Amino acid sequence: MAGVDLSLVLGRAQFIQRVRDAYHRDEDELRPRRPSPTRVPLHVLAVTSEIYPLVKTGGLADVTGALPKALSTYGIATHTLVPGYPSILALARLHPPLMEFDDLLGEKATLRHLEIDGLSLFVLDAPALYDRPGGPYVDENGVDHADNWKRFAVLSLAGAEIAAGALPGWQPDLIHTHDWQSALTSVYLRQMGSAVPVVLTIHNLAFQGQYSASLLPYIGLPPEVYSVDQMEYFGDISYLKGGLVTADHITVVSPTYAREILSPTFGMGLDGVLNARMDRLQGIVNGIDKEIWNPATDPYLPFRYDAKTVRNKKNNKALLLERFHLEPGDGPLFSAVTRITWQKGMDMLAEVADEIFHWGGRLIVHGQGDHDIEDALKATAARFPGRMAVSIGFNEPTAHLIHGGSDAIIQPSRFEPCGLTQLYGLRYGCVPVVSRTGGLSETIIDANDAAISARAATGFQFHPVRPEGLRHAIRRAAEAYGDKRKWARLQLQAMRADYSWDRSAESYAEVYGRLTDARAQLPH
Ligand SMILES: Nc1ncnc2c1ncn2[C@@H]1O[C@H](COP(=O)(O)OP(=O)(O)O[C@H]2O[C@H](CO)[C@@H](O)[C@H](O)[C@H]2O)[C@@H](O)[C@H]1O
Repeated sequence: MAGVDLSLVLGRAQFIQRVRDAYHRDEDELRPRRPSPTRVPLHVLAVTSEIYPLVKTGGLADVTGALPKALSTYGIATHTLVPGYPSILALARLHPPLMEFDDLLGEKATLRHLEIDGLSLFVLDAPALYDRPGGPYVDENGVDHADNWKRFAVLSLAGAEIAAGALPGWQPDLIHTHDWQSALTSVYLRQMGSAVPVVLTIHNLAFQGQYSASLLPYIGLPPEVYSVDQMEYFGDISYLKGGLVTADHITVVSPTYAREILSPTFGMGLDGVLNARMDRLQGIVNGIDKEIWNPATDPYLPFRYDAKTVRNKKNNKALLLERFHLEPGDGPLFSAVTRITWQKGMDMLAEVADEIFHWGGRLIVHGQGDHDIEDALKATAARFPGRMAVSIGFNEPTAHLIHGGSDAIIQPSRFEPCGLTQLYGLRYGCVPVVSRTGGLSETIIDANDAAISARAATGFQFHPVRPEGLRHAIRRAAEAYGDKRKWARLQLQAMRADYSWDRSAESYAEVYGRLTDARAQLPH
């Protein structure tokens, strides 16, 4: 069989079988695709603390904002329950209430409906909990809201009550919760005796919602849940653990991270629980919203481009350098758009940034987070005036412009469940320089000799994740930038990589289909 790639043939056959099993249909009947012939359309209630474009502090919002649109192709109708933060209330209060909750852990709340940008939202209007200045989790001074334990327990309880039938005329077939902030939904549901299937997606295991067990009576849960096989976590309770032990299926945002978190190094104290639930654990890599992140139509880019007109990027680059008061030059412009934290390896970047300037490059860091690391970055910038800029803050248009004008995007994370910035980098022809961990390791193809000659390389990876590794990766990228043809090819290959939601949404649809079919087959 000369010339035939057997692995491809086998891969496709397995793929078709997998889809057949999931959909119980013949291959030629698969379009339009549906998660399950028995329950179409499937009604899903997603519960989340963030959603783009209304409230975003990071990648969670991007995913919860994009996934419902991608899933609609599969006949899945998602309604998303979100807290009534000020930015959301301003719009939601224009609509009449759907229902009233008299007592959510002692709070009254109104449920409102809002359609925006193709999303259908249920807004939990509970002013005492959510209508306040600051962000979703912190006040104006960056300090955690003291009642976060209650704010997100109430959100989860509202989700559980809706799932159990509180909203007249609408009930979901399945619940999808995200991270610790909505993880209690399945705990409440199981306490109510409801068997509605629940999928929990972990975007970042580092955030767990760990609180004193003395709060249990205040969040309406019985003392029995304080046990090792339920919510007990190192003498406290963990909302995330509660979700992990009660959800029917657990997804994390890349297959590599799904493997990594089974080890004590990445398991953040939950590796035991995750190992115990390994049969329910699955990694599904994130996609990106190709309409919002599209350099050919991006309203935040003064100069738009696609793979054929990528030379226009240099005009954005010139503007960026000017805006950040950096000197023009022939070298590469590296950037980082990120939470400035130890997880994201920004302390390492502060340490080795001089390597960039050694090669005539420039560096822009835009983000916010840990004040000590912010200070370290600012101190490095002060040593290299005109060559490095640090902008502290969170600004969506700036993030787009940085991707539109930079040559390379740096993401030296110590752990990274999936990572989206590198995917935006690919799409914007901004070659990613990343550590080999989690989702970064499977979304970027390192520019080693084999990948270059196969015309497959899309970026630079380094491992182990240490400052010397990052320094070496910067050197490799800067050298490649010096070879204009090689760089142009890398850029094009990056831009051709497909990280749309299509493939990943299909995996979620499969999970939903499997769980709802299994439930439909239970005796009533
Ligand atoms: N200062 C700033 N200004 C404007 N925009 C900024 C910004 N700082 C960050 N962003 C934006 O926030 C998002 C960050 O998403 P990431 O996935 O890279 O990391 P995050 O740790 O938030 O997400 C977690 O959840 C996501 C989603 O599952 C996982 O991909 C990831 O690995 C996990 O850690 C991107 O859209 C980025 O552009």
